[in-house]
Amino acid sequence: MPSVKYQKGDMVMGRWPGSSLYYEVKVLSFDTKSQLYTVIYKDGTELELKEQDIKNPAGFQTRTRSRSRSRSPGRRRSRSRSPARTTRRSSSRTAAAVAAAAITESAPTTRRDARLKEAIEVRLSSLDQTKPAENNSNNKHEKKEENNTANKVDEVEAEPEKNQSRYNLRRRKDDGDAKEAEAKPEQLEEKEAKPAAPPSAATTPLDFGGKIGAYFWLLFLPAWVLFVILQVNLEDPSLANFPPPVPPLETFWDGQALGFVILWILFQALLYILPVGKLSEGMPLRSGQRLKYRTNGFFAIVLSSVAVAAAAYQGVDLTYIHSHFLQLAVATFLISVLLSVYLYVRSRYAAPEHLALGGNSGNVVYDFFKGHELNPRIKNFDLKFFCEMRPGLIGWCLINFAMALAEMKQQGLDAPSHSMILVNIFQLLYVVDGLWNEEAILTTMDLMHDGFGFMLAFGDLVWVPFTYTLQAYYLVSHPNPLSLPAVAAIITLKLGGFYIFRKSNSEKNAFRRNPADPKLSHLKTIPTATGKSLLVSGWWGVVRHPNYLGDLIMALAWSLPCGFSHLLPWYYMIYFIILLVHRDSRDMSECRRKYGSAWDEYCRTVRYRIIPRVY
Ligand SMILES: NC(=O)c1ccc[n+]([C@@H]2O[C@H](COP(=O)([O-])OP(=O)(O)OC[C@H]3O[C@@H](n4cnc5c(N)ncnc54)[C@H](OP(=O)(O)O)[C@@H]3O)[C@@H](O)[C@H]2O)c1
Ligand SMILES: CC(C)CCC[C@@H](C)[C@H]1CC[C@H]2C3=C(CC[C@]12C)[C@@]1(C)CC[C@H](O)C(C)(C)[C@@H]1CC3
Repeated sequence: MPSVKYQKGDMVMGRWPGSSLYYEVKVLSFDTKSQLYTVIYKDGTELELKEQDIKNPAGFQTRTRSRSRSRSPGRRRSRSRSPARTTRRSSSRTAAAVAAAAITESAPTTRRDARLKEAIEVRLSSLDQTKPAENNSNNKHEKKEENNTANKVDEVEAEPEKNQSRYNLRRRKDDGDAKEAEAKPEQLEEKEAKPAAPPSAATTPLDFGGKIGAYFWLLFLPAWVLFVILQVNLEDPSLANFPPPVPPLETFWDGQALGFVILWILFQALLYILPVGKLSEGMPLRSGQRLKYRTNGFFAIVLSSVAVAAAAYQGVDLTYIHSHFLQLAVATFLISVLLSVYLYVRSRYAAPEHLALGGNSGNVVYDFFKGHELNPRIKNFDLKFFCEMRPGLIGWCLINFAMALAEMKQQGLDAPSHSMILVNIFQLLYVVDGLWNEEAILTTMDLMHDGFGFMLAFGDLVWVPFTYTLQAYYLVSHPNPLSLPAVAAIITLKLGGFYIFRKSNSEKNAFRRNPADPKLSHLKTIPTATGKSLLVSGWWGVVRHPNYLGDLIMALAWSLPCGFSHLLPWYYMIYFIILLVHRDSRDMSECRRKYGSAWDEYCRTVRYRIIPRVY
């Protein structure tokens, strides 16, 4: 490895992923393509680290001052567990377990600390990943009872990180322009101030085609929405009509449409802040904090339906939504851009513990697109959660309903067509289910890992309501009569997809919230070095993303009612395959980074990603 900073065999200090702790590791290799070093910890755990997570040992020192201060009896048991002082006993532990042990070395001062320590001690005896042979076959994976021990850690899972940050002398580089953490003893720490990485240094590989990709997506996504909206109105919406006839500029803008969009968002915001419904806890953040979310989405859609029905009853013509679709989309786009600018600016001033790991490339366009702040909030009002679950999602159903009315008006029908009814009911079921199980969104990638920037703001506010409604929009002027057997077959397909989608999402959500849930005790799991386990049987043992499989089957059932005359109503299906394949690969790399060899073990056991025996 001639041109790389660290050479094979070098003993260096490697940061434990997701924490501020550094341990002595040996460099095994360097992959020029991924720019990652494979390192091995003293306990035998191999991980891939970025150069910025590796430091020269000369910059560290061990402080031992507080050791003598400990009064905890438990502490005496864990004294020799720091990886810096790895003993033969500890050499059979995972690095995470060792990391956890390092944390237990400081005397627990609060009840929570004591609870944490207790959990960690349990984990120390339960996790051992250095014996891969034990994990080689499915039936050798830990059964639930064993997993429960690790799971106890899950309940306080982020708390080790909270503690870690307390013991960290100097802020993490990816913590951006953070204030210095309180100096605490008992941890390896950097000796002297080193030139810190610029606050903008990227901490995760750039996604979406990197900086150039961000420019592309910023232009392409709005252009695509415009394209499909202009296409769907044509009698023959086919790619042969590219570019579609562009209407005069003034038709894009309608002040009244903007007013309606603002009213809709404010109405949804009002419903969101009403003190009705459950206050759910989000997953632990890196800081150990758990945010609270008002999960009253079902209540919001019920009240919205009542309000829409009342408006229709009062003579409000909802087909306005169909006739002003373009103007409504443009107005919403404007709002999403303004929101994204606000999000970008505030992310520059956000406290480091509030930032996502990505979205800090230093390139304004990329960071604007990707988003950097994890959970931007105005007081308790969570902007990301609100945008993802309310105006766009409920707006999607409102638009579909308006399209059904427009179809009746345009086709002179007394009732919507079968195809329109299917599309409306299927998608309503999807949204209502999402809102009913709103808490489950808190364990998804977007909420847990992604920063809130243009991609999600635009996706939630514009992309979802103005492109997910294309099937209904298409049916307004492109009727597609369905036979009863076809209706029955499509309904069966939808229910099948829905079953897989719901069961798998609920299974993972229940497991992540309470790994000791007795209802899940039959499931096999793989422990990981972070203390979290991975489900390896049940739905998550069939494929690695069973929820995507169910979602894709449902997407098929949404397009089928539109027939095969045009590609446009199949747009969602095609887009969705691309989106989910990309999300799957993003998630794979993220999980590999987090879980290391345990993730590889999971992938070896569950070989297919989304479709059994196919992909
Ligand atoms: N309609 C749409 O436009 C649309 C778009 C995207 C997604 N979706 C749907 O939204 C839902 C959420 O999707 P998502 O992309 O956020 O992904 P997800 O599958 O809900 O979440 C992935 C996370 O689950 C955890 N995980 C992975 N494998 C596991 C295992 N074996 N055991 C336990 N935990 C495991 C990992 O996080 P931790 O280990 O850190 O917990 C992983 O990062 C899905 O149903 C998807 O179909 C819909
Ligand atoms: C191309 C970009 C503009 C991509 C934008 C992606 C977003 C539109 C999606 C990312 C995660 C998605 C998601 C839902 C809607 C679409 C996204 C926000 C979701 C809220 C739909 C209802 C489901 O029941 C759900 C709650 C599981 C789901 C969560 C993820």
